[in-house]
Amino acid sequence: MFPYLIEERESKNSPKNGTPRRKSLEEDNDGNDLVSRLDTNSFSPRYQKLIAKSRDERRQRHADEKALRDQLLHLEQNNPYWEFAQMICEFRGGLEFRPLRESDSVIENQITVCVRKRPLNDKEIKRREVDVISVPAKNQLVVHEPKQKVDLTKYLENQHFRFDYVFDESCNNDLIYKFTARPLVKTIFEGGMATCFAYGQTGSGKTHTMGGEFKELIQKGSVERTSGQTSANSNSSRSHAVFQIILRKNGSKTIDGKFSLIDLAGNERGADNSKSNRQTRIEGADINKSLLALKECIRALGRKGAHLPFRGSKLTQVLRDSFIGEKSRTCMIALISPGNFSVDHSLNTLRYADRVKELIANDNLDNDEIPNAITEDDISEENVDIDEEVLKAEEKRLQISSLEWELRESQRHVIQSCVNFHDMACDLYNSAEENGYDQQHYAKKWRNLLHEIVDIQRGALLKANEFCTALDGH
Ligand SMILES: Nc1ncnc2c1ncn2[C@@H]1O[C@H](COP(=O)(O)OP(=O)(O)OP(=O)(O)O)[C@@H](O)[C@H]1O
Repeated sequence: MFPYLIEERESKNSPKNGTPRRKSLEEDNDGNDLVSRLDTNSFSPRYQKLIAKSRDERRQRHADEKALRDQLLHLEQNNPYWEFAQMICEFRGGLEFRPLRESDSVIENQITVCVRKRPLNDKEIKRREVDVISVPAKNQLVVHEPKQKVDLTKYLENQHFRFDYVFDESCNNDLIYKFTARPLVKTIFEGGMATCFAYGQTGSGKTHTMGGEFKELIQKGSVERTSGQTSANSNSSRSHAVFQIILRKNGSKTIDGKFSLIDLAGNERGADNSKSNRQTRIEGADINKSLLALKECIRALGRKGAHLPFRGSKLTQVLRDSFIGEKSRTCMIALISPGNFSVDHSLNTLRYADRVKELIANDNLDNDEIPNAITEDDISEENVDIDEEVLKAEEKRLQISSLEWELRESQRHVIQSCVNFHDMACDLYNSAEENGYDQQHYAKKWRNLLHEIVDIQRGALLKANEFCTALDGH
Protein backbone atom coordinates (compact mmCIF):
# COMPACT_ATOMS: atom_id res chain seq x y z
CA MET A 1 0.00 0.00 0.00
CA PHE A 2 2.70 2.52 1.05
CA PRO A 3 6.01 1.03 -0.07
CA TYR A 4 8.05 3.76 1.61
CA LEU A 5 5.99 3.87 4.76
CA ILE A 6 6.47 1.19 7.37
CA GLU A 7 4.39 1.55 10.46
CA GLU A 8 5.17 0.09 13.84
CA ARG A 9 2.27 -0.85 16.00
CA GLU A 10 2.34 -1.65 19.63
CA SER A 11 1.92 -5.30 20.29
CA LYS A 12 0.18 -6.51 23.42
CA ASN A 13 3.49 -7.37 25.00
CA SER A 14 5.46 -4.32 23.99
CA PRO A 15 6.16 -1.63 26.57
CA LYS A 16 3.61 1.16 26.80
CA ASN A 17 5.83 3.77 25.23
CA GLY A 18 6.51 1.73 22.10
CA THR A 19 10.28 1.85 22.66
CA PRO A 20 12.09 -1.27 21.49
CA ARG A 21 13.46 -3.04 24.54
CA ARG A 22 16.05 -5.78 24.49
CA LYS A 23 15.31 -8.88 26.58
CA SER A 24 17.99 -9.62 29.13
CA LEU A 25 19.71 -13.00 28.97
CA GLU A 26 18.58 -13.48 32.54
CA GLU A 27 14.89 -13.09 31.69
CA ASP A 28 12.40 -15.61 30.37
CA ASN A 29 9.79 -14.70 27.74
CA ASP A 30 7.57 -13.11 30.38
CA GLY A 31 10.37 -10.93 31.68
CA ASN A 32 10.82 -12.95 34.87
CA ASP A 33 14.24 -13.08 36.45
CA LEU A 34 15.62 -16.55 35.66
CA VAL A 35 18.82 -16.22 37.64
CA SER A 36 17.16 -15.51 40.96
CA ARG A 37 15.20 -18.74 40.54
CA LEU A 38 18.36 -20.83 40.15
CA ASP A 39 20.73 -22.05 42.80
CA THR A 40 23.73 -19.97 41.74
CA ASN A 41 25.97 -21.49 44.44
CA SER A 42 26.37 -24.55 42.21
CA PHE A 43 28.10 -22.41 39.51
CA SER A 44 31.85 -21.96 39.22
CA PRO A 45 33.24 -18.83 40.98
CA ARG A 46 34.08 -17.24 37.60
CA TYR A 47 30.51 -17.72 36.36
CA GLN A 48 29.08 -16.48 39.67
CA LYS A 49 31.19 -13.34 39.28
CA LEU A 50 29.86 -12.81 35.75
CA ILE A 51 26.27 -13.22 36.90
CA ALA A 52 26.83 -10.78 39.76
CA LYS A 53 28.36 -8.25 37.35
CA SER A 54 25.46 -8.61 34.94
CA ARG A 55 22.97 -8.21 37.82
CA ASP A 56 24.75 -5.07 39.05
CA GLU A 57 24.70 -3.61 35.54
CA ARG A 58 21.00 -4.35 35.20
CA ARG A 59 20.25 -2.73 38.55
CA GLN A 60 22.35 0.29 37.62
CA ARG A 61 20.49 0.59 34.29
CA HIS A 62 17.12 0.47 36.03
CA ALA A 63 18.33 3.04 38.57
CA ASP A 64 19.55 5.33 35.77
CA GLU A 65 16.26 5.01 33.91
CA LYS A 66 14.33 5.81 37.07
CA ALA A 67 16.58 8.78 37.82
CA LEU A 68 16.00 10.10 34.28
CA ARG A 69 12.24 9.66 34.68
CA ASP A 70 12.27 11.44 38.05
CA GLN A 71 14.43 14.20 36.65
CA LEU A 72 12.10 14.73 33.69
CA LEU A 73 9.08 14.64 35.97
CA HIS A 74 10.66 17.23 38.25
CA LEU A 75 11.77 19.48 35.39
CA GLU A 76 8.62 19.14 33.37
CA GLN A 77 5.93 19.17 36.02
CA ASN A 78 3.93 21.73 34.07
CA ASN A 79 4.61 20.17 30.71
CA PRO A 80 1.77 17.93 29.52
CA TYR A 81 4.09 16.30 26.99
CA TRP A 82 6.90 15.19 29.28
CA GLU A 83 5.94 11.52 29.01
CA PHE A 84 6.15 11.67 25.21
CA ALA A 85 9.49 13.50 25.49
CA GLN A 86 10.77 10.69 27.66
CA MET A 87 9.50 7.95 25.31
CA ILE A 88 11.15 9.67 22.34
CA CYS A 89 14.37 10.08 24.33
CA GLU A 90 14.36 6.35 25.09
CA PHE A 91 13.59 5.48 21.46
CA ARG A 92 16.50 7.61 20.28
CA GLY A 93 18.72 5.89 22.82
CA GLY A 94 18.19 2.65 20.87
CA LEU A 95 19.05 4.18 17.46
CA GLU A 96 22.37 4.32 15.73
CA PHE A 97 22.68 7.78 14.11
CA ARG A 98 24.45 8.06 10.75
CA PRO A 99 23.47 11.53 9.43
CA LEU A 100 24.30 12.99 6.02
CA ARG A 101 27.90 14.17 5.66
CA GLU A 102 29.35 16.81 3.38
CA SER A 103 31.55 14.10 1.83
CA ASP A 104 28.60 11.80 0.91
CA SER A 105 28.08 11.19 -2.79
CA VAL A 106 25.37 13.05 -4.72
CA ILE A 107 22.61 10.98 -6.41
CA GLU A 108 21.89 11.72 -10.09
CA ASN A 109 18.14 11.03 -10.35
CA GLN A 110 15.68 12.44 -12.84
CA ILE A 111 13.41 13.17 -9.89
CA THR A 112 14.87 13.58 -6.42
CA VAL A 113 12.63 13.76 -3.37
CA CYS A 114 14.13 14.88 -0.08
CA VAL A 115 13.05 16.23 3.30
CA ARG A 116 14.42 18.99 5.51
CA LYS A 117 13.58 19.27 9.20
CA ARG A 118 14.06 22.70 10.76
CA PRO A 119 14.97 23.27 14.44
CA LEU A 120 12.25 24.03 17.01
CA ASN A 121 11.63 27.80 16.97
CA ASP A 122 11.22 30.10 19.99
CA LYS A 123 7.43 29.93 19.87
CA GLU A 124 7.47 26.13 19.91
CA ILE A 125 10.04 26.04 22.71
CA LYS A 126 7.94 28.47 24.77
CA ARG A 127 4.91 26.22 24.25
CA ARG A 128 7.12 23.36 25.53
CA GLU A 129 6.56 21.41 22.34
CA VAL A 130 8.44 18.17 21.90
CA ASP A 131 10.62 17.44 18.86
CA VAL A 132 8.83 14.44 17.34
CA ILE A 133 11.09 13.87 14.31
CA SER A 134 14.20 11.68 14.45
CA VAL A 135 16.66 11.50 11.56
CA PRO A 136 18.72 8.36 12.15
CA ALA A 137 20.28 8.19 8.68
CA LYS A 138 20.91 10.32 5.60
CA ASN A 139 17.85 8.87 3.85
CA GLN A 140 15.53 7.96 6.73
CA LEU A 141 13.33 9.63 9.27
CA VAL A 142 10.96 8.55 11.99
CA VAL A 143 7.86 10.49 13.05
CA HIS A 144 6.93 9.78 16.67
CA GLU A 145 3.21 10.43 16.64
CA PRO A 146 1.90 10.98 20.19
CA LYS A 147 -1.23 8.92 20.81
CA GLN A 148 -3.57 8.21 23.67
CA LYS A 149 -5.75 5.16 24.21
CA VAL A 150 -9.32 5.33 25.46
CA ASP A 151 -8.06 4.40 28.94
CA LEU A 152 -5.73 7.48 28.72
CA THR A 153 -2.56 5.39 28.34
CA LYS A 154 -0.08 7.41 26.29
CA TYR A 155 1.99 5.77 23.58
CA LEU A 156 3.92 6.61 20.42
CA GLU A 157 3.13 5.48 16.92
CA ASN A 158 6.50 5.48 15.21
CA GLN A 159 6.21 5.91 11.45
CA HIS A 160 9.28 5.34 9.30
CA PHE A 161 9.91 7.08 5.97
CA ARG A 162 12.66 6.78 3.41
CA PHE A 163 13.64 9.42 0.82
CA ASP A 164 16.63 10.22 -1.36
CA TYR A 165 18.01 12.51 1.37
CA VAL A 166 16.82 13.58 4.77
CA PHE A 167 18.39 16.78 6.16
CA ASP A 168 18.26 17.18 9.93
CA GLU A 169 18.12 20.47 11.86
CA SER A 170 21.92 20.82 11.86
CA CYS A 171 22.14 21.07 8.04
CA ASN A 172 22.68 24.56 6.65
CA ASN A 173 21.60 26.01 3.28
CA ASP A 174 25.02 25.34 1.69
CA LEU A 175 24.73 21.62 2.37
CA ILE A 176 21.12 21.53 1.11
CA TYR A 177 22.23 23.33 -2.08
CA LYS A 178 25.03 20.83 -2.66
CA PHE A 179 22.64 17.85 -2.70
CA THR A 180 19.56 19.44 -4.30
CA ALA A 181 19.95 22.42 -6.67
CA ARG A 182 23.62 22.16 -7.62
CA PRO A 183 23.27 18.78 -9.41
CA LEU A 184 20.55 20.38 -11.58
CA VAL A 185 22.71 23.26 -12.79
CA LYS A 186 24.52 21.23 -15.43
CA THR A 187 21.14 20.06 -16.80
CA ILE A 188 20.35 23.52 -18.15
CA PHE A 189 23.68 23.68 -19.99
CA GLU A 190 22.82 20.38 -21.65
CA GLY A 191 19.56 21.75 -23.13
CA GLY A 192 17.36 20.49 -20.30
CA MET A 193 14.79 21.95 -17.94
CA ALA A 194 15.60 21.87 -14.24
CA THR A 195 13.05 22.48 -11.51
CA CYS A 196 13.63 22.67 -7.79
CA PHE A 197 10.69 23.33 -5.51
CA ALA A 198 10.00 23.54 -1.82
CA TYR A 199 6.81 22.07 -0.43
CA GLY A 200 5.48 22.09 3.10
CA GLN A 201 3.31 23.45 5.85
CA THR A 202 3.22 27.15 6.47
CA GLY A 203 6.19 28.18 8.64
CA SER A 204 8.18 25.01 7.94
CA GLY A 205 11.09 26.81 6.21
CA LYS A 206 10.33 26.88 2.46
CA THR A 207 11.30 30.53 1.99
CA HIS A 208 14.31 30.10 4.28
CA THR A 209 15.48 27.21 2.08
CA MET A 210 14.67 28.61 -1.37
CA GLY A 211 15.17 32.33 -0.84
CA GLY A 212 18.21 32.48 1.37
CA GLU A 213 18.76 36.13 2.15
CA PHE A 214 16.71 37.45 -0.77
CA LYS A 215 19.38 39.32 -2.76
CA GLU A 216 20.52 38.31 -6.82
CA LEU A 217 16.38 40.22 -8.50
CA ILE A 218 14.69 37.89 -5.95
CA GLN A 219 14.13 40.76 -3.52
CA LYS A 220 12.33 42.76 -6.22
CA GLY A 221 10.03 39.84 -7.00
CA SER A 222 9.39 39.10 -3.34
CA VAL A 223 7.96 42.57 -2.76
CA GLU A 224 5.18 41.69 -5.19
CA ARG A 225 4.37 38.51 -3.34
CA THR A 226 1.11 38.18 -1.43
CA SER A 227 1.73 37.49 2.22
CA GLY A 228 -0.58 37.15 5.18
CA GLN A 229 -0.82 35.81 8.68
CA THR A 230 -1.59 32.16 9.35
CA SER A 231 -1.88 30.28 12.62
CA ALA A 232 1.68 29.00 12.11
CA ASN A 233 3.52 31.88 10.47
CA SER A 234 2.98 35.59 11.07
CA ASN A 235 4.53 36.39 7.68
CA SER A 236 3.15 33.61 5.57
CA SER A 237 3.56 33.48 1.77
CA ARG A 238 0.08 33.29 0.29
CA SER A 239 1.25 32.85 -3.27
CA HIS A 240 3.78 30.72 -5.10
CA ALA A 241 7.08 32.38 -6.05
CA VAL A 242 8.74 31.17 -9.24
CA PHE A 243 12.24 32.35 -10.10
CA GLN A 244 13.41 31.29 -13.55
CA ILE A 245 16.80 31.48 -15.25
CA ILE A 246 16.43 31.07 -19.02
CA LEU A 247 19.30 30.24 -21.38
CA ARG A 248 19.02 31.09 -25.09
CA LYS A 249 21.27 32.21 -27.88
CA ASN A 250 21.37 35.89 -28.79
CA GLY A 251 18.39 36.81 -30.97
CA SER A 252 16.85 33.34 -30.79
CA LYS A 253 13.43 32.59 -29.38
CA THR A 254 14.31 28.97 -28.70
CA ILE A 255 14.96 28.21 -25.08
CA ASP A 256 18.13 26.15 -24.66
CA GLY A 257 17.73 25.55 -20.96
CA LYS A 258 15.73 26.74 -18.02
CA PHE A 259 16.13 26.56 -14.26
CA SER A 260 12.97 27.12 -12.17
CA LEU A 261 13.29 27.65 -8.43
CA ILE A 262 9.91 27.55 -6.74
CA ASP A 263 8.89 28.54 -3.26
CA LEU A 264 5.36 27.21 -2.95
CA ALA A 265 2.71 28.81 -0.75
CA GLY A 266 2.05 26.97 2.54
CA ASN A 267 -0.07 23.81 2.25
CA GLU A 268 -2.56 24.41 5.01
CA ARG A 269 -5.46 22.11 5.50
CA GLY A 270 -9.07 23.30 5.23
CA ALA A 271 -9.47 22.79 8.98
CA ASP A 272 -6.73 25.37 9.69
CA ASN A 273 -8.55 27.94 7.64
CA SER A 274 -11.97 27.38 9.14
CA LYS A 275 -11.72 30.55 11.24
CA SER A 276 -10.10 32.64 8.50
CA ASN A 277 -11.79 35.26 6.38
CA ARG A 278 -13.25 34.51 2.96
CA GLN A 279 -10.23 35.80 1.06
CA THR A 280 -7.84 33.55 3.04
CA ARG A 281 -10.11 30.55 2.50
CA ILE A 282 -10.28 31.17 -1.27
CA GLU A 283 -6.49 31.51 -1.35
CA GLY A 284 -6.18 28.26 0.63
CA ALA A 285 -8.43 26.40 -1.83
CA ASP A 286 -6.46 27.76 -4.81
CA ILE A 287 -3.16 26.82 -3.17
CA ASN A 288 -4.34 23.26 -2.54
CA LYS A 289 -5.72 22.94 -6.10
CA SER A 290 -2.40 23.96 -7.58
CA LEU A 291 -0.45 21.60 -5.29
CA LEU A 292 -2.64 18.76 -6.44
CA ALA A 293 -2.11 19.71 -10.08
CA LEU A 294 1.64 19.87 -9.44
CA LYS A 295 1.62 16.33 -8.07
CA GLU A 296 -0.25 15.13 -11.16
CA CYS A 297 2.32 16.78 -13.43
CA ILE A 298 5.25 15.21 -11.58
CA ARG A 299 3.47 11.93 -11.95
CA ALA A 300 3.16 12.50 -15.70
CA LEU A 301 6.87 13.35 -15.78
CA GLY A 302 7.61 9.98 -14.17
CA ARG A 303 5.39 8.25 -16.77
CA LYS A 304 7.28 9.58 -19.78
CA GLY A 305 4.96 10.31 -22.70
CA ALA A 306 1.83 10.39 -20.55
CA HIS A 307 -0.76 13.15 -20.91
CA LEU A 308 0.46 16.25 -19.08
CA PRO A 309 -2.39 17.83 -17.07
CA PHE A 310 -0.69 21.22 -16.79
CA ARG A 311 -3.94 23.12 -17.34
CA GLY A 312 -5.08 22.13 -13.84
CA SER A 313 -3.68 25.34 -12.33
CA LYS A 314 -1.86 28.57 -13.13
CA LEU A 315 1.23 27.21 -11.39
CA THR A 316 1.46 24.18 -13.66
CA GLN A 317 0.73 26.30 -16.72
CA VAL A 318 3.75 28.43 -15.86
CA LEU A 319 5.85 25.33 -15.23
CA ARG A 320 4.55 23.43 -18.24
CA ASP A 321 7.87 23.08 -20.01
CA SER A 322 9.55 21.85 -16.82
CA PHE A 323 7.61 18.62 -17.08
CA ILE A 324 8.25 17.68 -20.67
CA GLY A 325 11.34 16.61 -22.52
CA GLU A 326 13.60 13.73 -21.68
CA LYS A 327 16.20 16.05 -20.22
CA SER A 328 13.90 17.47 -17.54
CA ARG A 329 15.08 17.02 -13.98
CA THR A 330 13.21 17.87 -10.81
CA CYS A 331 14.06 18.08 -7.15
CA MET A 332 11.38 18.33 -4.51
CA ILE A 333 12.35 19.48 -1.02
CA ALA A 334 9.63 18.71 1.53
CA LEU A 335 9.93 20.91 4.61
CA ILE A 336 8.69 19.87 8.02
CA SER A 337 8.35 21.54 11.41
CA PRO A 338 9.58 19.31 14.25
CA GLY A 339 7.09 20.14 17.02
CA ASN A 340 4.31 17.83 18.25
CA PHE A 341 1.65 20.46 17.37
CA SER A 342 2.64 20.08 13.71
CA VAL A 343 2.69 16.30 13.58
CA ASP A 344 -0.46 15.98 11.42
CA HIS A 345 0.88 18.52 8.93
CA SER A 346 4.27 16.87 8.87
CA LEU A 347 2.68 13.49 8.16
CA ASN A 348 0.60 15.08 5.36
CA THR A 349 3.70 16.62 3.80
CA LEU A 350 5.66 13.37 4.11
CA ARG A 351 2.83 11.36 2.56
CA TYR A 352 2.60 13.81 -0.36
CA ALA A 353 6.35 13.47 -0.90
CA ASP A 354 6.14 9.72 -0.37
CA ARG A 355 3.36 9.52 -2.95
CA VAL A 356 5.44 11.46 -5.48
CA LYS A 357 8.25 8.95 -4.96
CA GLU A 358 5.86 6.02 -5.12
CA LEU A 359 4.30 7.27 -8.36
CA ILE A 360 7.69 7.63 -9.97
CA ALA A 361 8.67 4.13 -8.92
CA ASN A 362 5.45 2.61 -10.26
CA ASP A 363 4.82 4.57 -13.41
CA ASN A 364 7.76 3.75 -15.65
CA LEU A 365 6.43 3.60 -19.19
CA ASP A 366 8.27 3.97 -22.48
CA ASN A 367 8.42 7.34 -24.12
CA ASP A 368 7.57 7.46 -27.82
CA GLU A 369 6.67 11.12 -28.00
CA ILE A 370 9.38 13.46 -26.90
CA PRO A 371 8.17 17.01 -27.54
CA ASN A 372 10.13 19.43 -29.71
CA ALA A 373 12.07 22.34 -28.28
CA ILE A 374 9.79 24.92 -26.71
CA THR A 375 9.80 28.58 -27.56
CA GLU A 376 8.89 31.46 -25.27
CA ASP A 377 5.80 32.04 -27.40
CA ASP A 378 4.62 28.54 -26.55
CA ILE A 379 4.51 29.31 -22.87
CA SER A 380 3.48 32.95 -22.73
CA GLU A 381 0.17 33.24 -20.94
CA GLU A 382 -1.83 34.58 -23.91
CA ASN A 383 -0.81 31.62 -26.02
CA VAL A 384 -1.73 28.94 -23.53
CA ASP A 385 -4.77 27.65 -25.34
CA ILE A 386 -7.28 26.97 -22.59
CA ASP A 387 -10.23 25.00 -23.79
CA GLU A 388 -12.99 25.40 -21.17
CA GLU A 389 -14.23 21.84 -21.67
CA VAL A 390 -10.74 20.40 -21.23
CA LEU A 391 -10.19 22.58 -18.19
CA LYS A 392 -13.43 21.36 -16.60
CA ALA A 393 -12.54 17.74 -17.32
CA GLU A 394 -9.10 18.34 -15.82
CA GLU A 395 -10.58 19.84 -12.67
CA LYS A 396 -12.97 16.93 -12.33
CA ARG A 397 -10.10 14.50 -12.66
CA LEU A 398 -8.14 16.37 -10.01
CA GLN A 399 -11.16 16.37 -7.70
CA ILE A 400 -11.51 12.60 -8.13
CA SER A 401 -7.84 12.10 -7.50
CA SER A 402 -8.10 14.18 -4.29
CA LEU A 403 -11.16 12.24 -3.10
CA GLU A 404 -9.44 8.97 -3.86
CA TRP A 405 -6.51 10.03 -1.71
CA GLU A 406 -8.84 10.92 1.17
CA LEU A 407 -10.69 7.62 0.75
CA ARG A 408 -7.46 5.65 0.96
CA GLU A 409 -6.35 7.61 4.03
CA SER A 410 -9.67 6.97 5.78
CA GLN A 411 -9.49 3.29 4.84
CA ARG A 412 -6.00 3.08 6.30
CA HIS A 413 -7.31 4.71 9.47
CA VAL A 414 -10.16 2.16 9.72
CA ILE A 415 -7.77 -0.77 9.25
CA GLN A 416 -5.44 0.53 11.98
CA SER A 417 -8.22 1.31 14.39
CA CYS A 418 -9.81 -2.15 13.88
CA VAL A 419 -6.57 -3.81 14.90
CA ASN A 420 -6.26 -1.54 17.96
CA PHE A 421 -9.92 -2.13 18.74
CA HIS A 422 -9.46 -5.89 18.62
CA ASP A 423 -6.56 -5.80 21.12
CA MET A 424 -8.29 -3.45 23.52
CA ALA A 425 -11.64 -5.27 23.32
CA CYS A 426 -9.91 -8.60 24.12
CA ASP A 427 -8.07 -7.07 27.10
CA LEU A 428 -11.29 -5.60 28.40
CA TYR A 429 -13.20 -8.84 27.89
CA ASN A 430 -10.56 -10.80 29.80
CA SER A 431 -10.52 -8.24 32.61
CA ALA A 432 -14.20 -8.99 33.27
CA GLU A 433 -13.32 -12.63 33.94
CA GLU A 434 -11.42 -11.57 37.05
CA ASN A 435 -13.10 -11.65 40.44
CA GLY A 436 -14.47 -8.38 41.77
CA TYR A 437 -14.11 -6.42 38.56
CA ASP A 438 -15.58 -2.91 38.48
CA GLN A 439 -18.81 -3.22 36.45
CA GLN A 440 -19.30 0.50 35.98
CA HIS A 441 -15.73 1.08 34.81
CA TYR A 442 -16.00 -1.95 32.52
CA ALA A 443 -19.28 -0.85 30.93
CA LYS A 444 -18.11 2.74 30.39
CA LYS A 445 -14.85 1.64 28.86
CA TRP A 446 -16.63 -0.73 26.48
CA ARG A 447 -19.08 2.01 25.50
CA ASN A 448 -16.20 4.45 24.81
CA LEU A 449 -14.41 1.86 22.70
CA LEU A 450 -17.56 1.27 20.64
CA HIS A 451 -18.15 5.00 20.22
CA GLU A 452 -14.62 5.47 18.98
CA ILE A 453 -14.72 2.69 16.39
CA VAL A 454 -18.20 3.66 15.19
CA ASP A 455 -17.11 7.32 14.73
CA ILE A 456 -14.09 6.28 12.69
CA GLN A 457 -16.15 3.94 10.53
CA ARG A 458 -18.90 6.53 10.05
CA GLY A 459 -16.30 9.05 8.84
CA ALA A 460 -14.91 6.49 6.40
CA LEU A 461 -18.41 5.69 5.14
CA LEU A 462 -18.98 9.37 4.33
CA LYS A 463 -15.73 9.43 2.36
CA ALA A 464 -16.72 6.27 0.48
CA ASN A 465 -20.16 7.77 -0.36
CA GLU A 466 -18.54 11.00 -1.52
CA PHE A 467 -16.13 9.13 -3.77
CA CYS A 468 -18.87 6.89 -5.25
CA THR A 469 -21.04 9.95 -6.00
CA ALA A 470 -18.13 11.71 -7.70
CA LEU A 471 -17.41 8.60 -9.80
CA ASP A 472 -21.10 8.25 -10.78
CA GLY A 473 -21.16 11.83 -12.05
CA HIS A 474 -17.90 11.48 -13.95
N1 LIG B 1 16.41 25.44 8.91
C1 LIG B 1 16.11 26.57 9.58
N2 LIG B 1 16.96 27.05 10.50
C2 LIG B 1 16.67 28.17 11.19
N3 LIG B 1 15.51 28.90 11.04
C3 LIG B 1 14.64 28.46 10.13
C4 LIG B 1 14.88 27.29 9.35
N4 LIG B 1 13.81 27.11 8.55
C5 LIG B 1 12.97 28.12 8.80
N5 LIG B 1 13.46 28.95 9.74
C6 LIG B 1 12.80 30.16 10.27
O1 LIG B 1 11.42 29.85 10.50
C7 LIG B 1 10.56 30.93 10.10
C8 LIG B 1 9.53 30.48 9.07
O2 LIG B 1 10.24 30.07 7.89
P1 LIG B 1 9.74 30.42 6.42
O3 LIG B 1 9.18 31.80 6.32
O4 LIG B 1 10.85 30.06 5.51
O5 LIG B 1 8.52 29.39 6.30
P2 LIG B 1 7.62 29.07 5.01
O6 LIG B 1 7.53 27.60 4.94
O7 LIG B 1 8.16 29.78 3.82
O8 LIG B 1 6.22 29.64 5.47
P3 LIG B 1 5.00 30.18 4.54
O9 LIG B 1 4.54 29.06 3.69
O10 LIG B 1 3.97 30.58 5.53
O11 LIG B 1 5.55 31.34 3.76
C9 LIG B 1 11.48 32.01 9.57
O12 LIG B 1 11.72 32.95 10.60
C10 LIG B 1 12.77 31.27 9.22
O13 LIG B 1 13.91 32.10 9.33
